[in-house]
Amino acid sequence: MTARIIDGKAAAAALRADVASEVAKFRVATGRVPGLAVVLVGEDPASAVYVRNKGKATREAGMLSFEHKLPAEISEGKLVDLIEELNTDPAVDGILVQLPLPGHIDPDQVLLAIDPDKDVDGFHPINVGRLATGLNGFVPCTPLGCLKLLRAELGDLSGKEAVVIGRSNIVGKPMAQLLLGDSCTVTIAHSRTRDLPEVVRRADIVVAAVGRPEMVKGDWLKPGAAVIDVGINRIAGEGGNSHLTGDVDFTSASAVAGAITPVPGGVGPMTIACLIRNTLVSAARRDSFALDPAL
Ligand SMILES: NC(=O)C1=CN([C@@H]2O[C@H](COP(=O)(O)OP(=O)(O)OC[C@H]3O[C@@H](n4cnc5c(N)ncnc54)[C@H](OP(=O)(O)O)[C@@H]3O)[C@@H](O)[C@H]2O)C=CC1
Ligand SMILES: Nc1nc(=O)c2c([nH]1)NC[C@@H]1CN(c3ccc(C(=O)N[C@@H](CCC(=O)O)C(=O)O)cc3)C=[N+]21
Repeated sequence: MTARIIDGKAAAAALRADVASEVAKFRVATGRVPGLAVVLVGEDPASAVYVRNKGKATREAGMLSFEHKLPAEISEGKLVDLIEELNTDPAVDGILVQLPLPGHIDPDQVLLAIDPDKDVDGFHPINVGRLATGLNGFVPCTPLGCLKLLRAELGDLSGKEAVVIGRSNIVGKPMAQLLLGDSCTVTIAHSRTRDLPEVVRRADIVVAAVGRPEMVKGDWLKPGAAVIDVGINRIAGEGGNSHLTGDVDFTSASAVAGAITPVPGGVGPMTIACLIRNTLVSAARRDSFALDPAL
């Protein structure tokens, strides 16, 4: 079998176009423009690239992007002060603090400072709780993007065996909650899981969010499984070149899977599309504007 390639870039472009057309309607109806504030602390080059891409996508959707670049030495208190300003700024509908933060800053304290109703990353404990209890809140962008790709590929997910590899707060755990919400039977695997290949082999849906290049092999998969590769691993090559690879060994996996996301061009672009989607959702809630429920 040769797997269907799930084109995350195309799915992201379609979602971004849908967001842009709803933003245009929102602007006419409310007379205002949705805004996203992105906060970047320090000079990490990968983070700087992501922040630039997020700003570009925000503007292309017809929304305002407010970028706050802060020196790596900034104190936790000063960062929290900025967040509190953004919380009360009426032009700001969404706030994202790019992770990771420098070691002297406690990310939990920073995330707690964000107004949960502007928390478009869905990392605040209030939104984690809303997701876990089935209330309306913000869902983290990466797992939301994965869910949208899976629904588009498979239709109804009800009853499917899903294995999520990774239990981080930003990918693995919310991914498992979303799959449970769609009535999958969900297993969460992690570094202490015994015989991971055997656990993965029973899955109709595999989501790999580990951070280990090409760890998941084709012979771990049930033939026909849908494989979502969240991993973004930058591999240094010769002469200063580098390339990206996922957490799945694409060559062996695509010979067994039914469908698979590539890296790059899979989950990454959907993460950014879901971020601007969440920003529009926030603006719509704040102004009681009725959005297309399919978004
Ligand atoms: N495409 C996108 O938009 C995004 C991509 N990413 C990428 O996704 C990957 C995961 O990110 P993130 O969740 O933040 O990473 P974390 O490092 O926070 O979590 C990794 C998880 O993988 C588990 N793990 C590590 N080694 C193994 C192993 N050998 N077998 C089984 N499980 C293992 C860890 O287990 P334990 O808990 O036991 O330590 C942990 O739960 C990274 O490559 C990251 O770059 C992340 C965010 C967005
Ligand atoms: N508060 C916060 N929210 C995040 O959502 C967040 C974060 N911090 N910190 C870092 C991770 C990582 N992340 C990615 C977003 C887009 C791509 C992406 O677009 N990737 C392209 C390739 C880009 C490239 O070439 O580097 C692709 O996979 O095709 C990847 C990774 C969001 N994150």
